Amino acid sequence: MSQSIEWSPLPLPSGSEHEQAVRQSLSNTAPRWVTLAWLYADAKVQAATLPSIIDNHDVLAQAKTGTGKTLAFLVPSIQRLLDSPAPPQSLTSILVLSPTRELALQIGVAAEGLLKASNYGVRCVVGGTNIETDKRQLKTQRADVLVATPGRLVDLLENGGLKPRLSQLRTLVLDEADRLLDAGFRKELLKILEALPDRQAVRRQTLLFSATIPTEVHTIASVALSKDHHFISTLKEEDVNVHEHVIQEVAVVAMADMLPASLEVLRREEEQAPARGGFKVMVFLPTARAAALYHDVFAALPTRYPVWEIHSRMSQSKRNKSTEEFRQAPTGVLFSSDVTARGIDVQGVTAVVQVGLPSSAEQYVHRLGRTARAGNKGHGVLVLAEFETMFLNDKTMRTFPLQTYPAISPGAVSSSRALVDQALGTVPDEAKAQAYQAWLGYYNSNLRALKWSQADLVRHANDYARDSLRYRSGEPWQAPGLLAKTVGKMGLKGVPGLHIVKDVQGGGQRAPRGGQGVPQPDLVEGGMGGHKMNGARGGFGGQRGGRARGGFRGVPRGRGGPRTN
Ligand SMILES: Nc1ncnc2c1ncn2[C@@H]1O[C@H](COP(=O)(O)OP(=O)(O)OP(=O)(O)O)[C@@H](O)[C@H]1O
Repeated sequence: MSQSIEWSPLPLPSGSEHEQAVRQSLSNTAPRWVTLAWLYADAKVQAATLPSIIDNHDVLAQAKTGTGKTLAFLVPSIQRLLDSPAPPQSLTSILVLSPTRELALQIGVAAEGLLKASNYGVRCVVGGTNIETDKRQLKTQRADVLVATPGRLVDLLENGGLKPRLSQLRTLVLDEADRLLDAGFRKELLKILEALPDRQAVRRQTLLFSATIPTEVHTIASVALSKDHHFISTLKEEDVNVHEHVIQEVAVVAMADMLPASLEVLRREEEQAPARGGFKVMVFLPTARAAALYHDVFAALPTRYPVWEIHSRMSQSKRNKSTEEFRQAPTGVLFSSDVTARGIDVQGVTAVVQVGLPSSAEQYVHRLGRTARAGNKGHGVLVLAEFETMFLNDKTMRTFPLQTYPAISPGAVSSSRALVDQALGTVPDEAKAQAYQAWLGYYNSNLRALKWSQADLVRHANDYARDSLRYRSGEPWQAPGLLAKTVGKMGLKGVPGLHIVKDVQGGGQRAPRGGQGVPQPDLVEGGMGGHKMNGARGGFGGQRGGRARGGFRGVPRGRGGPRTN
C-alpha cells in the first residue's frame, strides 16, 4: 500500500469556497492534491473509509445517498495505482462494477477526471453498445481503470479474451453492492469472481459501497470480501438512511387519478420553484412502458417545461442523450424507470416524484436520493393508488418521516383530468397496450403483498387500461389483446377478463428482450443481450421471481418477506 498519501485528520471548516476548490481540484490537479483537498471537505464517508482503504483492508461501506461514495472508493484506489510502479498497458488495476449503464458511465467520467493529469486510461464497458469496439479498444488502449456492467463484463470474459487483462487486478469495487449481490446479478457476479485471480496472490482489495445494506447482504458479501473486512457505516444506529432535511410526502389517490394527480404535483413543484431553488424533477414509474407512456402524455400536454424519458426500452444512444440533456437543462422533468434510481448524480434535481408502488423500500430510498445531493435541499413525493398503501406499512418505510401531501381538490383533479385526457388521445393504442401488459406483469409479481387474487389483478389491470389510460377498444369494451403465450408465461391462463389474441396490434407486444414474455420492473442493466431483471426478488413483500438462478454456495437464495434494511 502506498505510504505516500499525506493526509491530516484535522477537521478544517467546509464551506462553499472550499467546496469550489475541491471541485476544481477534481478536474484540474494531480490526484495527490485531490486527496488532500478531499479530506477536508464535508464528506463523512470519505474520511471514514480512507484509513481502512489505505491500510489495504477490504471494506463494506454504507452511507446516505449523495454523500460522496464514488470518490471515497475512486480516490484511494487511484492514488494507490499512481503510487505503484506503472503496470503494462495490457493490465487493468482497478475494476469497478455498477448495476446500471448510466452509473457505469458516470463513474468512468469521475475516474477520467482524477486521471486527467496522468498517462493512465479509463474504459467503460456496458451493455447496449458494440462489443466489438470494446474488444478492439481493450486490446489496443490502456484500461487501468475498467468500469463495467456485469453482463457486458461476463461477455468479454467469455468471448472477448478479457481474462488475462484482469490477471493482476489490485482493486475490485462493487458500487451499489447490495444490488449487485442481489439474485438478479448473482450468476454474473459468480462468474466474474471466479475469473479473477486469487485475491491473496495479487493482494487484491475489494470495496463494497451502497446507501442500503440489508442485513443479509453482510452474509452474501462474504463471497467477495475477506473475513477480516471492515464494515463502515456513517449512519448512526438510530439513523434512517434518508436525509432528514428532505421533505417526504405521500399522496394517495384513486388509480384512475394517478396521471392527473402527477400533473398537479408537477404544477405545484413548478409553482414552488422560487422556494425550492428551481424546477428540475425526476419522476419514477414502476415499468419502462409506464415511463414511456407518462413521457408521451406529458410531451403532449400544454406545459412550459421540457420533458425527457429514460428506460430500458430505449437504445443506449437515446438513453445517453436523455441523460446528457437532462443534466445540462436548468429546468424540466425526466420520466424514468429504475434504470436511473441508483447512483445517478445530476446537479440541481429539486424533487423526486415516485408514481405507483416502488419495488422495495431500498428502491424508494435510492430514487429519493437523486435529490438533496451533496448537502443540497430536496423534496420527495410518493403518489400511491389506494390499493398500494400497504407499502407504507413496510418496516423500513415506517421509520421515515413521511408527511401527508396537501390535498388535491376534486376541482384540481378534474381540470388536470381534462388536459390529461386530451393528451392521452394523442398516444397510440399500442403504447397503452404495452403499458397495460407491463402493469399486469409488475403487479402480478406483487400479488401477495397486495392480497390480490389473479382475478383481482386482471380486474384492476383492466380498470387501469380503461379509466387511467382511456384505452378505447370499441363496444363492448375489451382489454388490450395479449398473446396466449404471454398470458401463459405470466401464469394467468384462464383468468377471466383477459383478452387473448392471435396477433397483437401493430406487432407491438413483443416479448421483452430475453424472451421471457413477462414484463418486470425496469431495474435493468441489459448486458449479455438479455433483459435482466436486476431485482429478481419477485416484487415488494411478495413472491420471489423464479428467474434468478445460481446462488452463492452456502448462501440463502432469498428472503420471503419485504426488503427492509
Ligand atoms: N469531498 C467532496 N467535496 C465536494 N463535493 C463532493 C465531495 N465528494 C463528492 N462530492 C460531490 O457530491 C455529489 C454526490 O457524490 P456521489 O455521486 O459520489 O454520491 P453517492 O454517495 O455515491 O450517492 P448514491 O448513493 O446516490 O450513489 C457529487 O456531485 C460529487 O461530485
